[in-house]
Amino acid sequence: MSEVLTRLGDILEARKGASPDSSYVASLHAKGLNKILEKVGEESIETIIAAKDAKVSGDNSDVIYETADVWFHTLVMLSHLGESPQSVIDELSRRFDISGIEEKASRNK
Ligand SMILES: N=c1c2ncn([C@@H]3O[C@H](COP(=O)(O)OP(=O)(O)OP(=O)(O)O)[C@@H](O)[C@H]3O)c2ncn1[C@@H]1O[C@H](COP(=O)(O)O)[C@@H](O)[C@H]1O
Repeated sequence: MSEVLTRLGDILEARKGASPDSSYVASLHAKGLNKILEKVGEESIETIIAAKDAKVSGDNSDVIYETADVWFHTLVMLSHLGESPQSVIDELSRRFDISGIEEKASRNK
């Protein structure tokens, strides 16, 4: 999985220098952070709706498609801010063996 994210991160980085006319990612970078965040929000809402629909229909194909759109646009956001997917992979790795309940309790002490 992380190989795909790493490859995608490299593509997103390379697209910073591409023409907005030929690259969707370059067009997002050119429009700026607010447009990228708008897409993250839009795709997140579409994912929530697809999950609700999937619960009723039993068909997960749309929610998988929409989740990929959210992941993709959050990676564009991170790239715009100078971060790579590896930063998120490292953070998730760091959390292995840390119970979410214990972590939350330690924050409230
Ligand atoms: N994974 C993706 C990917 N996922 C989704 N999308 C695009 O994200 C957009 C979001 O869908 P919408 O229906 O919301 O798009 P829209 O209605 O045109 O958007 P708005 O005009 O409303 O902003 C679509 O244009 C999708 O094609 C992606 N575009 C690119 N990639 C990857 O990024 C690489 C670089 O892409 P380019 O920069 O276009 O070369 C590609 O090779 C892929 O690996």
